[in-house]
Amino acid sequence: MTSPDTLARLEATIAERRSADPQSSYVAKLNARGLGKIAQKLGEEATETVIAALTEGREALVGEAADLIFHLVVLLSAKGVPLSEVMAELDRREGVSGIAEKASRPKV
Ligand SMILES: N=c1c2ncn([C@@H]3O[C@H](COP(=O)(O)OP(=O)(O)OP(=O)(O)O)[C@@H](O)[C@H]3O)c2ncn1[C@@H]1O[C@H](COP(=O)(O)O)[C@@H](O)[C@H]1O
Repeated sequence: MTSPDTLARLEATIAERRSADPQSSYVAKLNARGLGKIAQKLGEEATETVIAALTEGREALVGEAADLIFHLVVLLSAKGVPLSEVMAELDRREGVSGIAEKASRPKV
């Protein structure tokens, strides 16, 4: 079932699976390999998403985007950052144009 709770359920599953057996859990396997490996996978999935957007069809893009979001949630979980914190940051930005925000930055 897809709903606004999808990410919350994924976050809870990832938290639960972190300490599972790496032989049977991809989340546990990634965590056992460390933050560097998780970050590397996130980078790879970002690249694959870009390639799919530029050269592949809709189905491939959806698949790569799902891989990207999954690995981002794994990374945030490994760093102890709850998704709610990221959502709160997006809420804070709501309604503020990216153009206006950039223009308001202190000049360096
Ligand atoms: N959403 C996902 C999900 N999306 C992608 N993947 C896995 O991410 C991996 C990415 O593919 P790759 O070929 O790049 O990975 P790889 O072969 O291990 O790559 P290398 O480490 O060799 O570089 C694949 O193993 C995918 O199955 C996911 N694995 C798990 N989940 C969710 O996490 C839950 C817990 O999973 P487990 O921890 O495996 O039980 C699952 O029930 C799902 O809800």
